[in-house]
Amino acid sequence: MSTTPVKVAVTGAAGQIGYSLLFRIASGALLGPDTPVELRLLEITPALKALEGVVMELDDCAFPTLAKVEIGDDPNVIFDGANVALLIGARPRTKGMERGDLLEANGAIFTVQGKALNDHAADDIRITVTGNPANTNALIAKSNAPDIPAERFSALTRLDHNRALAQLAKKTGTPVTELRKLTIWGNHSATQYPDIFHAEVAGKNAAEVVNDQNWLESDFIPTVQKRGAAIIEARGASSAASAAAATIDHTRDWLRGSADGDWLSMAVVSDGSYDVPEGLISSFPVTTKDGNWEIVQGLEINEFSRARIDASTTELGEERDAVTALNLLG
Ligand SMILES: NC(=O)c1ccc[n+]([C@@H]2O[C@H](COP(=O)([O-])OP(=O)(O)OC[C@H]3O[C@@H](n4cnc5c(N)ncnc54)[C@H](O)[C@@H]3O)[C@@H](O)[C@H]2O)c1
Ligand SMILES: O=C(O)C[C@H](O)C(=O)O
Repeated sequence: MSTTPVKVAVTGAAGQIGYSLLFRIASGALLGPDTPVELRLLEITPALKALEGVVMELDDCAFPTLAKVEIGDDPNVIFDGANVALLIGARPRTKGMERGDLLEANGAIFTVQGKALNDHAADDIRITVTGNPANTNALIAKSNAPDIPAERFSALTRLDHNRALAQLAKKTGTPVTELRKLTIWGNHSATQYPDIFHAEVAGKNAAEVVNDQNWLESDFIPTVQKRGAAIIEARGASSAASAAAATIDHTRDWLRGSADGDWLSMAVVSDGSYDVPEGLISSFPVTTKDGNWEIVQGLEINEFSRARIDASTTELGEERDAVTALNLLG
């Protein structure tokens, strides 16, 4: 085992997602079994007592990879020296809300945290935003952290990607291990576009294998787009264990690399690829290696896909305008 622990900061650590996430990170699911981890956990002051209880449980697991745990309510302290930051702490939506309704309530959190990351995180920091509305919160954090390279900020669309894989596996009667090259485009919202036109099912083109436009339009796409709301409706609370699993998948694959012959969906800063306006944090097909990502280039986008990508990136532009008006961009 190497000796220097990797410092992983987690915000909203006493929340629902935190309760699933921390134990998996501590057990090596993020960085592997040979890398010690120091957890640096941020909460608001009233939640610190509950967080102490979670830390007692972490202690009681005696995880060999857990080197140290620090908790606190000051991002300037908790982000000090952080190599990885998982920004989860934010209010979840409740029944009847869209994620964009949280912009005003949650946006301000990400100005403060962006500045604190800028001033205190380690030079190799990688940031994953899970708290909603995730894409625009990542944009806010990025714009308040001018010294951190823009490509170090990302937002989570891996949960949508995993949901789409599960739906495609069910439809085609194929294990998820046989599925490749699925893409979530755009915003982590009801406008996101899960794209199977380049995906493969056991090496064959997924759209051709499915060969069912009605299922694609009336079942697959809306099911993935509205899955978060369906879970809130059924559970009375937003997804937590699956969101924690996706946060780990996203960040692990970013740090440790995507599989050969496949790609991932990550919301990252647009360089104008696929006509997504430059500067928006939008979901793309990406490959990753050693903590860097690259947008997959050269995919042919048909008319059906074009309209849906445009609808979602238009929404992202509107969210950017809204947070600009709220003075949240640095
Ligand atoms: N991107 C995704 O795929 C995805 C999936 C599921 C949930 N989410 C979002 O993740 C967020 C967290 O969900 P949850 O179910 O864990 O919610 P939760 O309410 O159970 O926990 C959120 C925690 O964040 C803390 N918090 C609030 N403000 C904070 C701040 N300024 N600094 C640090 N901590 C702060 C709260 O005290 C609370 O403990 C929500 O915004 C939810 O919508 C995103
Ligand atoms: O839908 C939500 O509000 C929670 C989360 O973003 C999800 O997709 O499950």
